[in-house]
Amino acid sequence: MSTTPAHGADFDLVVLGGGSGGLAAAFRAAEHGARVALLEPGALGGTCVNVGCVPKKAMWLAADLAQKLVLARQLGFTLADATPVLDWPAFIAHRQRYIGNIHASYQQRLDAAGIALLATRGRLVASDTVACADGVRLRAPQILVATGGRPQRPDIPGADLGMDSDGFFRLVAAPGRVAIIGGGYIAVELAGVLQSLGSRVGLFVRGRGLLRGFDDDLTTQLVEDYRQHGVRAHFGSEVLSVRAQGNARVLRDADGNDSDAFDALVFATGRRPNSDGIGLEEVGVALGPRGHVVVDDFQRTGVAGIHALGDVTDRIELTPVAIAAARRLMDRLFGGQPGARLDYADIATVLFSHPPLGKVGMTEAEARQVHGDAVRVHRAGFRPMLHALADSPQRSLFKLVCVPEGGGEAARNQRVVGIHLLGEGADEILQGFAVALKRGITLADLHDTVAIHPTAAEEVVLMR
Ligand SMILES: Cc1cc2nc3c(=O)[nH]c(=O)nc-3n(C[C@H](O)[C@H](O)[C@H](O)COP(=O)(O)OP(=O)(O)OC[C@H]3O[C@@H](n4cnc5c(N)ncnc54)[C@H](O)[C@@H]3O)c2cc1C
Ligand SMILES: NC(=O)c1ccc[n+]([C@@H]2O[C@H](COP(=O)([O-])OP(=O)(O)OC[C@H]3O[C@@H](n4cnc5c(N)ncnc54)[C@H](O)[C@@H]3O)[C@@H](O)[C@H]2O)c1
Repeated sequence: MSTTPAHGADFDLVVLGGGSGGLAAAFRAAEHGARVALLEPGALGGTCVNVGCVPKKAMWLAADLAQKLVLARQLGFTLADATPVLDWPAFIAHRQRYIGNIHASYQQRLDAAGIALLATRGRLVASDTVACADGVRLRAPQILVATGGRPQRPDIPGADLGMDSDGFFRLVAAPGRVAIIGGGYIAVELAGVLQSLGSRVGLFVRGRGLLRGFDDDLTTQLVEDYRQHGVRAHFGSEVLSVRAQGNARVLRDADGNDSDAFDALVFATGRRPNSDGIGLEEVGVALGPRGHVVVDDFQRTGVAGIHALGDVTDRIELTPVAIAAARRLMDRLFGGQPGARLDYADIATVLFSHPPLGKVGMTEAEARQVHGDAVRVHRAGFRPMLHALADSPQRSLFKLVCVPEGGGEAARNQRVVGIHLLGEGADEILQGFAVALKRGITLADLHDTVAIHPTAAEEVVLMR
Protein backbone atom coordinates (compact mmCIF):
# COMPACT_ATOMS: atom_id res chain seq x y z
CA MET A 1 0.00 0.00 0.00
CA SER A 2 0.98 3.66 -0.25
CA THR A 3 3.04 5.12 2.59
CA THR A 4 1.22 8.44 2.28
CA PRO A 5 -1.50 8.77 4.91
CA ALA A 6 -5.03 9.58 3.83
CA HIS A 7 -5.60 13.27 3.11
CA GLY A 8 -5.44 15.33 6.31
CA ALA A 9 -4.45 12.34 8.47
CA ASP A 10 -1.25 12.09 10.47
CA PHE A 11 -1.04 8.30 10.26
CA ASP A 12 -2.74 5.39 8.49
CA LEU A 13 -3.29 3.66 11.83
CA VAL A 14 -3.30 4.72 15.46
CA VAL A 15 -3.12 1.87 17.98
CA LEU A 16 -4.16 2.31 21.61
CA GLY A 17 -2.18 -0.14 23.73
CA GLY A 18 1.27 -1.68 23.32
CA GLY A 19 0.39 -5.09 24.71
CA SER A 20 0.20 -8.42 22.87
CA GLY A 21 -2.47 -7.33 20.38
CA GLY A 22 -1.42 -3.73 19.86
CA LEU A 23 2.24 -4.52 19.19
CA ALA A 24 1.40 -7.35 16.80
CA ALA A 25 -0.96 -5.04 14.92
CA ALA A 26 1.58 -2.21 14.71
CA PHE A 27 4.32 -4.50 13.40
CA ARG A 28 2.11 -6.21 10.82
CA ALA A 29 0.61 -2.91 9.59
CA ALA A 30 4.09 -1.42 9.22
CA GLU A 31 5.18 -4.53 7.25
CA HIS A 32 2.35 -3.74 4.85
CA GLY A 33 3.69 -0.18 4.50
CA ALA A 34 1.21 1.61 6.78
CA ARG A 35 2.33 4.60 8.84
CA VAL A 36 1.62 3.69 12.42
CA ALA A 37 1.48 5.47 15.78
CA LEU A 38 1.40 3.27 18.87
CA LEU A 39 0.28 4.72 22.20
CA GLU A 40 1.41 2.94 25.37
CA PRO A 41 1.64 4.74 28.72
CA GLY A 42 3.15 1.75 30.55
CA ALA A 43 5.78 -0.87 29.83
CA LEU A 44 5.90 -2.37 26.34
CA GLY A 45 4.33 -5.80 26.12
CA GLY A 46 1.33 -5.03 28.33
CA THR A 47 -0.13 -7.63 30.65
CA CYS A 48 1.51 -10.72 29.16
CA VAL A 49 5.09 -9.50 29.31
CA ASN A 50 4.94 -7.52 32.54
CA VAL A 51 2.28 -9.00 34.85
CA GLY A 52 1.01 -12.08 33.02
CA CYS A 53 2.29 -15.00 30.95
CA VAL A 54 6.00 -14.22 31.10
CA PRO A 55 6.67 -13.55 34.82
CA LYS A 56 4.05 -16.23 35.62
CA LYS A 57 5.87 -18.82 33.50
CA ALA A 58 9.15 -17.82 35.15
CA MET A 59 7.60 -18.48 38.57
CA TRP A 60 6.09 -21.73 37.28
CA LEU A 61 9.52 -22.87 36.06
CA ALA A 62 11.00 -22.09 39.49
CA ALA A 63 8.18 -24.03 41.15
CA ASP A 64 8.64 -26.93 38.74
CA LEU A 65 12.36 -27.03 39.56
CA ALA A 66 11.54 -27.06 43.27
CA GLN A 67 9.30 -30.10 42.74
CA LYS A 68 11.93 -31.83 40.59
CA LEU A 69 14.56 -31.25 43.30
CA VAL A 70 12.35 -33.10 45.76
CA LEU A 71 12.08 -35.99 43.28
CA ALA A 72 15.84 -35.83 42.69
CA ARG A 73 16.44 -36.31 46.40
CA GLN A 74 14.08 -39.29 46.45
CA LEU A 75 16.04 -40.75 43.53
CA GLY A 76 19.39 -40.57 45.31
CA PHE A 77 20.78 -37.11 44.67
CA THR A 78 22.45 -35.47 47.62
CA LEU A 79 20.94 -32.07 48.32
CA ALA A 80 21.74 -29.86 51.28
CA ASP A 81 18.14 -29.30 52.44
CA ALA A 82 15.17 -31.64 52.53
CA THR A 83 13.02 -28.85 51.08
CA PRO A 84 14.64 -26.70 48.40
CA VAL A 85 14.56 -23.02 49.27
CA LEU A 86 14.41 -20.35 46.59
CA ASP A 87 16.27 -17.07 47.02
CA TRP A 88 13.41 -14.96 45.62
CA PRO A 89 15.35 -11.73 45.07
CA ALA A 90 18.02 -13.63 43.13
CA PHE A 91 15.40 -15.38 41.02
CA ILE A 92 13.43 -12.17 40.46
CA ALA A 93 16.60 -10.53 39.15
CA HIS A 94 16.77 -13.26 36.46
CA ARG A 95 13.05 -12.91 35.74
CA GLN A 96 13.19 -9.14 35.36
CA ARG A 97 16.37 -9.28 33.27
CA TYR A 98 14.55 -11.60 30.89
CA ILE A 99 11.63 -9.17 30.74
CA GLY A 100 14.01 -6.24 30.24
CA ASN A 101 15.44 -8.03 27.18
CA ILE A 102 11.93 -8.35 25.74
CA HIS A 103 11.35 -4.60 26.23
CA ALA A 104 14.64 -3.80 24.49
CA SER A 105 13.85 -6.12 21.61
CA TYR A 106 10.40 -4.53 21.10
CA GLN A 107 11.92 -1.05 21.17
CA GLN A 108 14.49 -2.06 18.56
CA ARG A 109 11.85 -3.58 16.32
CA LEU A 110 9.61 -0.51 16.63
CA ASP A 111 12.52 1.76 15.68
CA ALA A 112 13.47 -0.47 12.76
CA ALA A 113 9.87 -0.52 11.50
CA GLY A 114 9.55 3.27 11.76
CA ILE A 115 6.59 3.00 14.15
CA ALA A 116 6.01 6.14 16.23
CA LEU A 117 5.80 5.11 19.90
CA LEU A 118 4.12 7.64 22.15
CA ALA A 119 4.38 6.98 25.90
CA THR A 120 0.92 8.28 26.65
CA ARG A 121 -2.68 7.23 27.19
CA GLY A 122 -4.97 7.78 24.26
CA ARG A 123 -8.62 8.83 24.23
CA LEU A 124 -10.95 8.88 21.26
CA VAL A 125 -12.37 12.33 20.53
CA ALA A 126 -13.82 11.52 17.08
CA SER A 127 -14.10 8.39 14.98
CA ASP A 128 -10.79 9.27 13.31
CA THR A 129 -9.04 11.22 16.07
CA VAL A 130 -7.19 10.22 19.23
CA ALA A 131 -6.14 12.73 21.90
CA CYS A 132 -2.94 12.08 23.86
CA ALA A 133 -2.71 12.95 27.56
CA ASP A 134 -0.82 16.17 26.72
CA GLY A 135 -3.59 17.27 24.36
CA VAL A 136 -1.82 16.42 21.10
CA ARG A 137 -4.31 15.03 18.59
CA LEU A 138 -3.57 12.33 16.07
CA ARG A 139 -5.79 11.68 13.05
CA ALA A 140 -5.97 8.38 11.20
CA PRO A 141 -8.61 6.63 9.08
CA GLN A 142 -8.07 3.41 11.08
CA ILE A 143 -7.95 3.22 14.86
CA LEU A 144 -7.34 0.05 16.87
CA VAL A 145 -8.39 -0.25 20.50
CA ALA A 146 -6.18 -2.88 22.17
CA THR A 147 -6.20 -1.58 25.73
CA GLY A 148 -6.51 -4.97 27.45
CA GLY A 149 -7.87 -5.42 30.95
CA ARG A 150 -7.02 -5.26 34.63
CA PRO A 151 -7.67 -7.41 37.71
CA GLN A 152 -10.98 -7.01 39.47
CA ARG A 153 -11.77 -7.69 43.14
CA PRO A 154 -15.17 -8.29 44.66
CA ASP A 155 -16.75 -5.28 46.31
CA ILE A 156 -16.58 -6.67 49.87
CA PRO A 157 -15.41 -5.16 53.17
CA GLY A 158 -11.65 -5.61 53.55
CA ALA A 159 -10.97 -6.20 49.84
CA ASP A 160 -8.07 -3.74 50.13
CA LEU A 161 -6.38 -6.10 52.65
CA GLY A 162 -5.42 -8.44 49.82
CA MET A 163 -3.44 -8.20 46.60
CA ASP A 164 -4.33 -9.13 43.04
CA SER A 165 -2.19 -10.85 40.40
CA ASP A 166 -0.30 -7.60 39.72
CA GLY A 167 0.58 -7.54 43.44
CA PHE A 168 1.69 -11.18 43.29
CA PHE A 169 4.43 -10.14 40.87
CA ARG A 170 5.68 -7.58 43.40
CA LEU A 171 6.22 -10.25 46.10
CA VAL A 172 9.86 -10.72 47.12
CA ALA A 173 9.33 -13.80 49.29
CA ALA A 174 6.84 -16.64 49.57
CA PRO A 175 4.23 -15.75 52.21
CA GLY A 176 4.08 -18.40 54.94
CA ARG A 177 0.32 -18.92 54.77
CA VAL A 178 -1.58 -17.54 51.80
CA ALA A 179 -5.27 -17.52 50.91
CA ILE A 180 -6.21 -17.37 47.24
CA ILE A 181 -9.77 -16.50 46.30
CA GLY A 182 -11.05 -17.74 42.93
CA GLY A 183 -11.21 -20.95 40.93
CA GLY A 184 -10.10 -19.82 37.48
CA TYR A 185 -6.83 -19.76 35.58
CA ILE A 186 -4.96 -17.31 37.78
CA ALA A 187 -6.13 -18.74 41.11
CA VAL A 188 -5.07 -22.27 40.16
CA GLU A 189 -1.75 -21.22 38.65
CA LEU A 190 -0.74 -19.05 41.61
CA ALA A 191 -1.86 -21.71 44.10
CA GLY A 192 0.43 -24.25 42.42
CA VAL A 193 3.39 -21.89 42.27
CA LEU A 194 3.14 -20.68 45.87
CA GLN A 195 2.60 -24.15 47.33
CA SER A 196 5.63 -25.50 45.43
CA LEU A 197 7.76 -22.57 46.57
CA GLY A 198 7.05 -23.18 50.23
CA SER A 199 3.78 -21.39 51.11
CA ARG A 200 0.86 -23.15 52.72
CA VAL A 201 -2.00 -22.35 50.36
CA GLY A 202 -5.72 -22.18 51.09
CA LEU A 203 -7.80 -21.95 47.92
CA PHE A 204 -11.31 -20.49 48.37
CA VAL A 205 -13.57 -21.37 45.47
CA ARG A 206 -17.11 -20.05 45.18
CA GLY A 207 -18.31 -22.88 42.92
CA ARG A 208 -18.23 -26.67 43.27
CA GLY A 209 -15.18 -27.21 41.06
CA LEU A 210 -12.18 -25.57 39.45
CA LEU A 211 -11.78 -24.13 35.99
CA ARG A 212 -15.10 -23.84 34.24
CA GLY A 213 -14.68 -24.85 30.58
CA PHE A 214 -12.06 -27.53 31.23
CA ASP A 215 -12.94 -31.23 31.26
CA ASP A 216 -14.45 -32.31 34.58
CA ASP A 217 -12.49 -35.58 34.87
CA LEU A 218 -9.21 -33.74 34.53
CA THR A 219 -10.05 -30.89 36.88
CA THR A 220 -11.19 -33.45 39.48
CA GLN A 221 -7.81 -35.18 39.12
CA LEU A 222 -6.03 -31.82 39.40
CA VAL A 223 -7.85 -31.07 42.65
CA GLU A 224 -6.52 -34.41 43.95
CA ASP A 225 -2.98 -33.55 42.76
CA TYR A 226 -3.18 -30.21 44.57
CA ARG A 227 -4.48 -31.91 47.70
CA GLN A 228 -1.47 -34.25 47.62
CA HIS A 229 0.85 -31.25 47.27
CA GLY A 230 -0.75 -29.76 50.38
CA VAL A 231 -3.09 -27.14 48.89
CA ARG A 232 -6.25 -26.93 50.98
CA ALA A 233 -9.14 -26.22 48.62
CA HIS A 234 -12.49 -25.04 50.00
CA PHE A 235 -15.36 -25.38 47.53
CA GLY A 236 -18.73 -23.68 47.76
CA SER A 237 -17.02 -21.02 49.82
CA GLU A 238 -18.10 -17.47 49.03
CA VAL A 239 -15.92 -14.98 50.87
CA LEU A 240 -18.03 -12.03 51.99
CA SER A 241 -15.53 -10.07 54.07
CA VAL A 242 -11.89 -9.90 55.11
CA ARG A 243 -10.52 -8.50 58.34
CA ALA A 244 -7.08 -7.89 59.77
CA GLN A 245 -5.96 -9.78 62.90
CA GLY A 246 -2.63 -8.18 63.73
CA ASN A 247 -0.60 -8.73 60.57
CA ALA A 248 -2.76 -11.66 59.55
CA ARG A 249 -5.90 -11.81 57.41
CA VAL A 250 -9.07 -13.73 58.26
CA LEU A 251 -11.84 -14.42 55.73
CA ARG A 252 -15.51 -14.78 56.58
CA ASP A 253 -17.76 -16.77 54.27
CA ALA A 254 -21.47 -16.53 53.43
CA ASP A 255 -22.33 -18.96 56.28
CA GLY A 256 -20.59 -16.66 58.79
CA ASN A 257 -17.62 -19.03 59.26
CA ASP A 258 -14.15 -17.56 59.80
CA SER A 259 -11.12 -19.03 58.05
CA ASP A 260 -7.75 -19.77 59.60
CA ALA A 261 -5.40 -16.79 59.73
CA PHE A 262 -3.29 -16.08 56.63
CA ASP A 263 -0.18 -13.93 56.16
CA ALA A 264 -1.29 -12.85 52.70
CA LEU A 265 -4.38 -12.88 50.55
CA VAL A 266 -4.61 -12.93 46.74
CA PHE A 267 -7.79 -12.07 44.86
CA ALA A 268 -7.90 -13.99 41.58
CA THR A 269 -11.53 -13.17 40.91
CA GLY A 270 -11.43 -12.24 37.23
CA ARG A 271 -10.54 -9.24 35.11
CA ARG A 272 -12.34 -6.29 33.61
CA PRO A 273 -11.72 -4.57 30.28
CA ASN A 274 -9.91 -1.20 30.02
CA SER A 275 -12.76 0.40 28.10
CA ASP A 276 -13.71 3.19 30.51
CA GLY A 277 -12.60 6.80 30.21
CA ILE A 278 -11.24 6.47 26.68
CA GLY A 279 -14.10 8.10 24.79
CA LEU A 280 -15.51 4.92 23.28
CA GLU A 281 -19.16 5.48 24.03
CA GLU A 282 -18.85 9.19 23.25
CA VAL A 283 -17.87 8.38 19.65
CA GLY A 284 -20.61 5.74 19.37
CA VAL A 285 -18.73 2.48 20.11
CA ALA A 286 -21.02 0.00 21.88
CA LEU A 287 -19.92 -1.75 25.07
CA GLY A 288 -21.32 -5.07 26.31
CA PRO A 289 -22.86 -5.68 29.74
CA ARG A 290 -19.46 -6.21 31.39
CA GLY A 291 -17.84 -3.28 29.61
CA HIS A 292 -16.20 -5.18 26.74
CA VAL A 293 -16.04 -3.50 23.33
CA VAL A 294 -18.57 -5.18 21.06
CA VAL A 295 -16.98 -6.37 17.81
CA ASP A 296 -18.05 -8.53 14.88
CA ASP A 297 -16.14 -11.45 13.32
CA PHE A 298 -13.78 -8.97 11.62
CA GLN A 299 -12.94 -7.08 14.87
CA ARG A 300 -15.09 -4.15 13.70
CA THR A 301 -16.95 -2.02 16.19
CA GLY A 302 -20.17 -0.43 14.92
CA VAL A 303 -18.22 2.75 14.06
CA ALA A 304 -16.45 2.72 10.68
CA GLY A 305 -12.66 2.82 11.08
CA ILE A 306 -12.63 1.80 14.77
CA HIS A 307 -11.59 -1.77 15.55
CA ALA A 308 -10.88 -3.65 18.78
CA LEU A 309 -9.30 -6.94 19.81
CA GLY A 310 -7.71 -8.81 22.69
CA ASP A 311 -8.86 -8.64 26.29
CA VAL A 312 -10.81 -5.41 25.81
CA THR A 313 -13.25 -7.48 23.71
CA ASP A 314 -15.40 -10.35 24.93
CA ARG A 315 -13.31 -13.11 23.32
CA ILE A 316 -10.86 -15.74 24.56
CA GLU A 317 -8.36 -13.87 26.76
CA LEU A 318 -5.06 -15.29 25.60
CA THR A 319 -1.97 -13.63 24.17
CA PRO A 320 -1.71 -15.72 20.99
CA VAL A 321 -5.40 -15.00 20.33
CA ALA A 322 -4.85 -11.23 20.54
CA ILE A 323 -1.79 -11.56 18.30
CA ALA A 324 -3.53 -13.74 15.73
CA ALA A 325 -6.57 -11.44 15.59
CA ALA A 326 -4.28 -8.42 15.19
CA ARG A 327 -2.29 -9.90 12.30
CA ARG A 328 -5.39 -10.94 10.41
CA LEU A 329 -7.02 -7.55 10.92
CA MET A 330 -3.96 -5.76 9.58
CA ASP A 331 -3.77 -8.17 6.62
CA ARG A 332 -7.37 -7.18 5.87
CA LEU A 333 -6.93 -3.42 6.35
CA PHE A 334 -3.51 -2.96 4.74
CA GLY A 335 -2.49 -6.24 3.12
CA GLY A 336 -5.12 -6.65 0.42
CA GLN A 337 -6.76 -9.67 2.08
CA PRO A 338 -10.42 -8.65 2.42
CA GLY A 339 -11.54 -11.97 3.92
CA ALA A 340 -8.85 -12.22 6.61
CA ARG A 341 -10.24 -12.87 10.07
CA LEU A 342 -9.47 -15.09 13.03
CA ASP A 343 -11.34 -18.36 13.40
CA TYR A 344 -11.89 -18.51 17.17
CA ALA A 345 -12.88 -22.20 17.10
CA ASP A 346 -10.67 -24.95 18.53
CA ILE A 347 -8.04 -22.72 20.07
CA ALA A 348 -5.75 -24.68 22.36
CA THR A 349 -5.00 -23.47 25.85
CA VAL A 350 -2.74 -24.63 28.65
CA LEU A 351 -3.07 -23.92 32.31
CA PHE A 352 0.31 -23.81 34.04
CA SER A 353 -0.75 -25.79 37.04
CA HIS A 354 1.35 -28.50 38.70
CA PRO A 355 1.13 -30.64 36.61
CA PRO A 356 -0.02 -28.62 33.58
CA LEU A 357 -3.49 -29.03 32.10
CA GLY A 358 -4.23 -28.49 28.42
CA LYS A 359 -7.25 -28.64 26.18
CA VAL A 360 -8.23 -28.15 22.60
CA GLY A 361 -11.73 -28.59 21.22
CA MET A 362 -14.81 -29.79 23.06
CA THR A 363 -15.01 -31.16 26.58
CA GLU A 364 -16.96 -34.39 26.98
CA ALA A 365 -19.91 -32.41 28.41
CA GLU A 366 -19.92 -29.97 25.47
CA ALA A 367 -19.72 -32.81 22.94
CA ARG A 368 -22.60 -34.66 24.61
CA GLN A 369 -24.77 -31.55 24.39
CA VAL A 370 -24.29 -31.53 20.62
CA HIS A 371 -23.88 -35.23 19.76
CA GLY A 372 -25.65 -36.99 22.66
CA ASP A 373 -24.93 -40.70 23.10
CA ALA A 374 -22.88 -40.87 19.90
CA VAL A 375 -19.93 -39.41 21.78
CA ARG A 376 -17.06 -41.83 22.42
CA VAL A 377 -14.48 -41.10 25.10
CA HIS A 378 -11.04 -42.68 25.36
CA ARG A 379 -8.86 -42.29 28.43
CA ALA A 380 -5.30 -43.03 29.42
CA GLY A 381 -4.43 -42.75 33.10
CA PHE A 382 -0.81 -43.49 33.99
CA ARG A 383 2.09 -42.52 36.20
CA PRO A 384 4.76 -40.53 34.34
CA MET A 385 8.06 -42.40 34.37
CA LEU A 386 9.94 -39.91 36.55
CA HIS A 387 7.22 -40.08 39.19
CA ALA A 388 7.04 -43.86 38.98
CA LEU A 389 10.84 -44.07 39.44
CA ALA A 390 10.67 -41.77 42.47
CA ASP A 391 7.60 -43.56 43.80
CA SER A 392 5.67 -40.28 43.80
CA PRO A 393 1.91 -40.67 43.50
CA GLN A 394 1.33 -38.05 40.78
CA ARG A 395 -0.65 -39.42 37.86
CA SER A 396 -1.41 -38.17 34.36
CA LEU A 397 -4.82 -38.34 32.74
CA PHE A 398 -5.26 -37.94 28.98
CA LYS A 399 -8.63 -37.99 27.31
CA LEU A 400 -9.91 -37.97 23.73
CA VAL A 401 -13.46 -36.95 22.92
CA CYS A 402 -14.68 -38.38 19.60
CA VAL A 403 -17.84 -38.38 17.49
CA PRO A 404 -18.79 -40.64 14.56
CA GLU A 405 -17.35 -39.47 11.26
CA GLY A 406 -20.20 -39.40 8.71
CA GLY A 407 -23.10 -41.91 8.97
CA GLY A 408 -23.64 -45.64 8.37
CA GLU A 409 -20.52 -47.73 7.86
CA ALA A 410 -18.28 -44.67 8.04
CA ALA A 411 -19.62 -44.01 11.54
CA ARG A 412 -17.22 -46.69 12.77
CA ASN A 413 -14.48 -44.15 12.29
CA GLN A 414 -14.35 -41.49 14.95
CA ARG A 415 -13.48 -37.84 14.46
CA VAL A 416 -11.50 -36.37 17.33
CA VAL A 417 -13.30 -33.24 18.59
CA GLY A 418 -11.56 -32.78 21.93
CA ILE A 419 -8.10 -33.50 23.34
CA HIS A 420 -7.55 -33.03 27.08
CA LEU A 421 -4.21 -33.61 28.75
CA LEU A 422 -3.31 -33.38 32.42
CA GLY A 423 0.21 -34.32 33.40
CA GLU A 424 3.95 -33.76 33.03
CA GLY A 425 4.71 -32.39 29.59
CA ALA A 426 1.08 -31.66 28.67
CA ASP A 427 2.01 -28.03 28.07
CA GLU A 428 4.50 -28.94 25.35
CA ILE A 429 2.68 -31.97 23.93
CA LEU A 430 -0.60 -30.27 23.13
CA GLN A 431 0.50 -27.86 20.39
CA GLY A 432 1.13 -30.53 17.74
CA PHE A 433 -2.09 -32.36 18.52
CA ALA A 434 -3.94 -29.04 18.27
CA VAL A 435 -2.78 -28.77 14.65
CA ALA A 436 -4.04 -32.29 14.04
CA LEU A 437 -7.44 -31.63 15.62
CA LYS A 438 -7.84 -28.44 13.63
CA ARG A 439 -7.15 -30.50 10.47
CA GLY A 440 -10.01 -32.85 11.38
CA ILE A 441 -8.14 -36.03 12.34
CA THR A 442 -9.82 -39.29 13.26
CA LEU A 443 -8.98 -41.87 15.88
CA ALA A 444 -7.74 -44.10 13.04
CA ASP A 445 -5.25 -41.38 12.03
CA LEU A 446 -3.85 -41.40 15.56
CA HIS A 447 -3.63 -45.20 15.59
CA ASP A 448 -1.90 -45.06 12.20
CA THR A 449 0.87 -42.94 13.68
CA VAL A 450 3.79 -44.88 15.10
CA ALA A 451 4.46 -43.91 18.70
CA ILE A 452 7.59 -42.24 20.07
CA HIS A 453 8.76 -44.36 22.97
CA PRO A 454 9.14 -43.93 25.90
CA THR A 455 7.26 -40.65 26.20
CA ALA A 456 4.03 -39.41 27.71
CA ALA A 457 2.94 -38.14 24.28
CA GLU A 458 2.76 -41.68 22.89
CA GLU A 459 -0.25 -42.30 25.14
CA VAL A 460 -2.29 -40.05 22.81
CA VAL A 461 -1.68 -42.19 19.71
CA LEU A 462 -1.99 -45.46 21.63
CA MET A 463 -5.30 -44.64 23.28
CA ARG A 464 -7.98 -47.32 22.78
C1 LIG B 1 -1.47 -13.44 35.65
C2 LIG B 1 -1.79 -13.66 34.19
C3 LIG B 1 -1.24 -14.74 33.53
C4 LIG B 1 -1.52 -14.95 32.20
N1 LIG B 1 -0.95 -16.03 31.58
C5 LIG B 1 -1.19 -16.25 30.28
C6 LIG B 1 -0.56 -17.34 29.61
O1 LIG B 1 0.20 -18.12 30.20
N2 LIG B 1 -0.82 -17.52 28.29
C7 LIG B 1 -1.66 -16.68 27.60
O2 LIG B 1 -1.84 -16.88 26.40
N3 LIG B 1 -2.28 -15.65 28.21
C8 LIG B 1 -2.06 -15.40 29.53
N4 LIG B 1 -2.65 -14.34 30.15
C9 LIG B 1 -3.57 -13.49 29.38
C10 LIG B 1 -2.80 -12.49 28.49
O3 LIG B 1 -1.86 -11.79 29.29
C11 LIG B 1 -3.77 -11.52 27.84
O4 LIG B 1 -4.77 -12.25 27.15
C12 LIG B 1 -3.06 -10.61 26.85
O5 LIG B 1 -2.05 -9.86 27.47
C13 LIG B 1 -4.07 -9.65 26.19
O6 LIG B 1 -3.41 -8.80 25.31
P1 LIG B 1 -4.03 -7.38 24.94
O7 LIG B 1 -3.14 -6.80 23.89
O8 LIG B 1 -5.46 -7.50 24.66
O9 LIG B 1 -3.92 -6.51 26.29
P2 LIG B 1 -2.69 -6.16 27.22
O10 LIG B 1 -1.56 -7.09 27.03
O11 LIG B 1 -3.27 -6.02 28.57
O12 LIG B 1 -2.21 -4.73 26.69
C14 LIG B 1 -3.01 -3.59 26.79
C15 LIG B 1 -2.12 -2.38 26.88
O13 LIG B 1 -2.92 -1.22 26.69
C16 LIG B 1 -2.41 -0.18 27.48
N5 LIG B 1 -3.47 0.82 27.64
C17 LIG B 1 -4.55 0.79 28.46
N6 LIG B 1 -5.30 1.89 28.28
C18 LIG B 1 -4.69 2.63 27.32
C19 LIG B 1 -5.00 3.87 26.68
N7 LIG B 1 -6.08 4.56 27.00
N8 LIG B 1 -4.16 4.33 25.73
C20 LIG B 1 -3.04 3.63 25.38
N9 LIG B 1 -2.72 2.45 25.94
C21 LIG B 1 -3.53 1.96 26.89
C22 LIG B 1 -2.00 -0.87 28.77
O14 LIG B 1 -1.03 -0.11 29.46
C23 LIG B 1 -1.46 -2.21 28.24
O15 LIG B 1 -0.05 -2.16 28.09
C24 LIG B 1 -2.38 -14.07 31.49
C25 LIG B 1 -2.92 -12.98 32.14
C26 LIG B 1 -2.64 -12.77 33.48
C27 LIG B 1 -3.21 -11.56 34.17
N1 LIG C 1 -2.26 -20.11 31.22
C1 LIG C 1 -2.97 -19.18 30.61
O1 LIG C 1 -3.12 -19.18 29.39
C2 LIG C 1 -3.63 -18.10 31.42
C3 LIG C 1 -3.24 -17.85 32.73
C4 LIG C 1 -3.87 -16.84 33.43
C5 LIG C 1 -4.89 -16.11 32.83
N2 LIG C 1 -5.24 -16.40 31.56
C6 LIG C 1 -6.35 -15.68 30.89
O2 LIG C 1 -6.76 -14.60 31.69
C7 LIG C 1 -8.16 -14.73 31.96
C8 LIG C 1 -8.45 -14.17 33.31
O3 LIG C 1 -8.04 -15.09 34.32
P1 LIG C 1 -8.75 -15.07 35.74
O4 LIG C 1 -8.24 -16.19 36.55
O5 LIG C 1 -8.67 -13.67 36.24
O6 LIG C 1 -10.26 -15.26 35.35
P2 LIG C 1 -11.17 -16.56 35.26
O7 LIG C 1 -12.40 -16.11 34.62
O8 LIG C 1 -10.44 -17.72 34.69
O9 LIG C 1 -11.46 -16.90 36.80
C9 LIG C 1 -12.09 -16.02 37.66
C10 LIG C 1 -12.53 -16.83 38.87
O10 LIG C 1 -12.94 -15.94 39.90
C11 LIG C 1 -14.16 -16.41 40.43
N3 LIG C 1 -14.86 -15.26 41.01
C12 LIG C 1 -15.33 -14.17 40.38
N4 LIG C 1 -15.90 -13.33 41.28
C13 LIG C 1 -15.75 -13.91 42.49
C14 LIG C 1 -16.12 -13.55 43.80
N5 LIG C 1 -16.76 -12.43 44.05
N6 LIG C 1 -15.82 -14.40 44.82
C15 LIG C 1 -15.16 -15.55 44.58
N7 LIG C 1 -14.80 -15.95 43.36
C16 LIG C 1 -15.09 -15.13 42.32
C17 LIG C 1 -14.88 -17.07 39.27
O11 LIG C 1 -15.86 -17.95 39.72
C18 LIG C 1 -13.69 -17.76 38.60
O12 LIG C 1 -13.42 -19.00 39.21
C19 LIG C 1 -8.47 -16.21 31.81
O13 LIG C 1 -9.80 -16.42 31.44
C20 LIG C 1 -7.52 -16.63 30.73
O14 LIG C 1 -8.13 -16.45 29.47
C21 LIG C 1 -4.64 -17.38 30.85
